[in-house]
This record gives sequence, C-alpha cells and structure tokens, in this order.
Amino acid sequence: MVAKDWRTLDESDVRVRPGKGSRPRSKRRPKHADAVTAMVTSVDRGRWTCAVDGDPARTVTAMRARELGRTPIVVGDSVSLVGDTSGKPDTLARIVRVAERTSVLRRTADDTDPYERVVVANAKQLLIVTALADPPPRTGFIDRCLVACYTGGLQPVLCLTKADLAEPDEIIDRYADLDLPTVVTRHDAPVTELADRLTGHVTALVGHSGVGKSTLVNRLVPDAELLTGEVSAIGKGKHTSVTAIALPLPQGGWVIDTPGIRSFGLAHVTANDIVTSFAEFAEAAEHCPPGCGHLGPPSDPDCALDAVIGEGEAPAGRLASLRRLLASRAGIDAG
Ligand SMILES: Nc1nc2c(ncn2[C@@H]2O[C@H](COP(=O)(O)OP(=O)(O)OP(=O)(O)O)[C@@H](O)[C@H]2O)c(=O)[nH]1
Ligand SMILES: [Zn+2]
Repeated sequence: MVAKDWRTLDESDVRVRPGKGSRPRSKRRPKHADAVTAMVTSVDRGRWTCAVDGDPARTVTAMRARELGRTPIVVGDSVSLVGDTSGKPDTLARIVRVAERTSVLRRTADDTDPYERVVVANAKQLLIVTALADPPPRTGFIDRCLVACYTGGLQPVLCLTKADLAEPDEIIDRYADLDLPTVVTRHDAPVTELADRLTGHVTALVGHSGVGKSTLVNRLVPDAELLTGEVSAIGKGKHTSVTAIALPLPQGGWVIDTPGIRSFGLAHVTANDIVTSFAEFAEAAEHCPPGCGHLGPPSDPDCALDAVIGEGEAPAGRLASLRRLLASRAGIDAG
C-alpha cells in the first residue's frame, strides 16, 4: 500500500471542519506528563471504556476532558488518561489526548445522522465475514468493504463461513487478483487458522446478519457474549446502538465487532483514492484526463490504466478487479 497522510483521516465528520485534522495537539503534552496510554474498547454516550496499555485486565472508565471539546473518540483510539486510572468501581478517569490514527473505518450516513462518522480507529485488519451459502455471498458487499480497507488503511482478510454447505472455489477465484488473504471456516472444524491470523493484532469484523459472525466471535473470544451483553445493557432503550466493541483474544490482540454496522461510508472516497492503493496503476493514473473515473471505455475512453496491461506490467485480471471496486464505489454515489 502506498503511504498516505493519515492525519487527514483524524476527523470523523468529513463534510465539515475539513482543516481541523492538522491542528497540532502536541502543545498539550507537557501538561499531562503523568498520563497513561490506553485503547478505547467501547463507547457509551459520554463514557469510554479503555484498556490501559492495551491490557484487557486493566479497564478504566473515562470521560472526555473539557479541553478536547467535541473531539471524536472511537473504539480502537489510543488515548492518554489522567486522574483516577485505578479502574476501581465508581472511579472516572479523563481522556486528555487522542493519538493520530493509523487507520479508520466510517459507517454510512443514515436518516438519523448525515455524517459518515469514524466508528473504528487503528484496526490493522478488517475481517470480512461472508457465508458461502445461507445467506449466499454478496460480492457487492465484499467489494465495498475492500474499498473501505484500501482507502482507510486496513489489511482486508476474507473469511468464508459455512464451508459445510458450499464450496469456496468460485468466490476465491473472483478475488484471486487482489492478493486477498482468505480463511475458510465451518462450525464443525477448529478455527485455528483464523485464530492464528488474528492473534496479536487488532482486527475489525464485519458481516451481514446470519453469516455466522457471532458463532465465530464466540469461538474466538470465550467470554464474548458476557462482554457484549454488559456493554449493551448500559444504554438500553435510550437511542443507543452499540456500533463497535473491542473484545480481547485469549492469546493477545483484539477483535472489534461491529454489530451496528451494515456498510461502510464511502461517499468521501474518490476514484483516485482507490487507484492510489494499487501501486502498479498509481503512476499511470497521473496520465489520465482530469476527472477520469478510471473505468475504461465507454465511460472513460482515454483512461491510461489500460496501457499498463498493454505493456505487460500487470495482469488483466488485476485491472478488472480494480475496476470492479471502482464501480462499486460509483454505485454508492448513485445511491
Ligand atoms: N451450516 C452452518 N451453519 C452455521 C455455521 N456457522 C453458523 N451457522 C448458523 O448460522 C446461523 C447464523 O449464525 P450467527 O452466528 O448467529 O450469525 P450472525 O452473523 O452473528 O448473525 P446475527 O446474529 O443475526 O448478526 C445460526 O443458525 C448458526 O448456527 C456453519 O459453519 N455452518
Ligand atoms: Zn483513468
């Protein structure tokens, strides 16, 4: 992946306040020299649960310090805490700083919220959970998740569940040109391969209802139901839907479940943002006409990406895959 300036991804609200992400925060640091670092594991209106030093055994409830104003703080954020960081019952620490994010996932805007807010920060990977049958795979969903990964700075991993019901070959072939790591699971076989891929990392999980995501989470995280239940109970019945929660893996690392997320927001993503993630095409795209959608003829007849294939610098399937992703984004724009 081509290096990007992730500072510009700091804001969850992409439609307004576009310049705020570059405001230096370092000024405040000396004031809180005694702060401890923690990872946000869940959010509930005005209260953030944080794992000190990323240790799931040391959780602290915190509020946002006044000086941060309305700075968004989401699951996965790395924060600095001051005040009572003991984590004892009825204590409250203060979040005084949010570190620059290394990756972001945004949820789509909807009727209740016109902005594509960041819901997960700093995840290294996104596990895209798709059933091979019952429900059948939705490739459009996978494609949009891939775009969210490539433009948000995450490594996508495809997880194909219910392999006892259907063969994975067709879907694996479809993504062959994207070098997409793929894990195939079934409820009657161990999840060792998947666990190995997740251990030691922070991985967000996404999948449609019924694909077997909860089944997987419960096998990967022994106390998952308990942990998720506790968080959901906090804001019950008060317009609160848990959109993300980090659950600790027994051998280290975290999975961030996203129960409230049906799709990721891509309205801010441009065709060029996607092409930039494909190193072999990024340079050629600079020779395209202004505003090129890179889809090739007939909509973009002068697109320079075809020349890369003509010169044998990339396989045709790779460009076809890239264009499928571009089309999936365009589909989002069309509503
Ligand atoms: N045949 C088969 N069924 C499975 C497998 N994994 C899960 N299921 C079943 O699929 C159904 C849905 O599984 P869940 O884990 O609840 O799916 P989910 O994606 O969490 O769905 P929601 O809870 O609605 O979000 C359940 O009836 C599971 O028993 C599998 O590998 N093979
Ligand atoms: Zn082009």
